[in-house]
Amino acid sequence: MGDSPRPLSVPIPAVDKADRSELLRALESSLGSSFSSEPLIPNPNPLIIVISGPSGVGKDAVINKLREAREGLHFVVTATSRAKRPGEVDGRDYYFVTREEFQSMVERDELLEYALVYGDYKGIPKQKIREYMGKGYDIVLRVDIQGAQTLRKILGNSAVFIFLVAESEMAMVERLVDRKTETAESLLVRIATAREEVKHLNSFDYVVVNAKGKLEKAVTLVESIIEAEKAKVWQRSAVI
Ligand SMILES: Nc1ncnc2c1ncn2[C@@H]1O[C@H](COP(=O)(O)OP(=O)(O)OP(=O)(O)O)[C@@H](O)[C@H]1O
Repeated sequence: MGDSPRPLSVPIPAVDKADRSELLRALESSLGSSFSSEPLIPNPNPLIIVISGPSGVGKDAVINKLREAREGLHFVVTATSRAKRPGEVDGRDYYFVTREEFQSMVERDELLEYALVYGDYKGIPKQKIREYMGKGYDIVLRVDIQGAQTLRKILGNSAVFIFLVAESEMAMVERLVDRKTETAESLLVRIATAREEVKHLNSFDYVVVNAKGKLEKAVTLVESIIEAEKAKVWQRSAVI
């Protein structure tokens, strides 16, 4: 019953003969309303993407490539009390602050989460996240596993969590050794920690293998995850 067509108010011209706009007008008139050019679905919500993984797995390498590959992303700069490594730039790689400055940020509730990692403080400033989400940017957070666990508690399913792994334990250790940024002691701590950390995989949404020489592949997969998340009917909706 309800499926019967409405009575035609304007005859619909033959599709192969009619001029396009004439045809559209006739269709609109028959349907009783004009066709809207407004988007059929609203813009997807800004996404918070948490990229984590054991030390040396290639988080920075993946994020640096992602920066080149994709627009509309805001990469949150972590504040840290650790010393700058050669080549690192304040405000780009980290905000390098003193322990006292870090403490004041904690007291002023300026950090989304913070932790003591390998003897140094690391924390995520909230202000820029709010600012960029307001402008419609997707937010990329780079955190260690401890940070990801805390963020999961704070953000729940409102953010997407990606776990980056090397193809094998040997590959991960080699990468860390070849980077030449660690002392023998800190290498030992990082490797022992990494062994434990792989066990936390279950609390993540996606896992991406960053295999030796296959950085591009890992980055492409991260981009695909972002695309898929943007196409979800039920969007995640994060509030910072
Ligand atoms: N797919 C890859 N193939 C080969 N080398 C890689 C790959 N990904 C990263 N690397 C190299 O491995 C080393 C460690 O990577 P990176 O510094 O990005 O790790 P990280 O996860 O950010 O480490 P940390 O948590 O200790 O800061 C770097 O020298 C980087 O260039």
